[in-house]
Amino acid sequence: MLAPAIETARETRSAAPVLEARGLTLDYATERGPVRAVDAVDFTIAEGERLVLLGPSGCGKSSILKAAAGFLPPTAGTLSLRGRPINGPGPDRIVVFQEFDQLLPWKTVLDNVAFPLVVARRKKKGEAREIAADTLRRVGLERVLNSYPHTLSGGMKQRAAIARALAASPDVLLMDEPFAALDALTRLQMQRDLIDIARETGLTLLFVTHDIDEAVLIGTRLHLLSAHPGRTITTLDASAFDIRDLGTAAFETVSRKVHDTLFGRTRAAS
Ligand SMILES: Nc1ncnc2c1ncn2[C@@H]1O[C@H](COP(=O)(O)OP(=O)(O)OP(=O)(O)O)[C@@H](O)[C@H]1O
Repeated sequence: MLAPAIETARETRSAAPVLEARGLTLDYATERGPVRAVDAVDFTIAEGERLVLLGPSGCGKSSILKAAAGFLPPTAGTLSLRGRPINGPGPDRIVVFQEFDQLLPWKTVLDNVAFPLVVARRKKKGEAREIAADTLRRVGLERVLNSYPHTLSGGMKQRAAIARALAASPDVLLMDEPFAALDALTRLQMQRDLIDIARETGLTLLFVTHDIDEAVLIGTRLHLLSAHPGRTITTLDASAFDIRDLGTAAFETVSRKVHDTLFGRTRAAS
């Protein structure tokens, strides 16, 4: 049984779903035949929710994100955005990865953020640059608008990548371990900032991590997956936990119980 604190649901399901997976099954074609990455997974993300996919290495978290981005079609089941099946990439979904090289090296930070607004959102250059500058200010990068990516720290590059995604106002932001390559202090700061920005803007987020503490911090809900091939174990409400709860007894209890749920199942499945 999980602690009551994480089971007590702040019901957000009344809002229309932004992203919905029903019986989502994902395979990769390999020389030896299909490899099943994810098996009949169900989840729903409502407007303004932050759903974290959490599970052991190889359980298919990144594959679900790839499918949501439109790069991996379902073998069975459906994955839909605002009720329409996803059948390719689109500007309504933006992905932020863990790699620091997501920015175009020949463009300034400002132009990196403005460029997709011109190309994908058909904004005029001046307006795109205004939106870009505003968003970069929001993530604390006002001092490096005219710098080139190679002059930034890893954390600043991730902030710029997040700003680029936010500026495009996607229906859902897709993040694949975006802070995994950062040092612990920068990571904590970025987690704090992401939560603040999400609250301010009502961001809808699908976030992948294998870090339990990060999942409890970032997620309003956690979707726990079994070991390969990933199947839904359970979905937990984590909206009661905040960055201020980090290190408290309640937080530790929940983290431990999430760990036991994941690894108990992993051992049972193998
Ligand atoms: N291009 C591919 N071709 C064949 N199999 C793949 C491919 N990409 C991933 N897989 C397999 O699909 C399964 C799920 O991989 P995925 O990367 O989605 O897992 P993950 O949960 O994100 O793992 P991690 O936490 O280690 O990043 C794994 O067994 C993996 O080996």
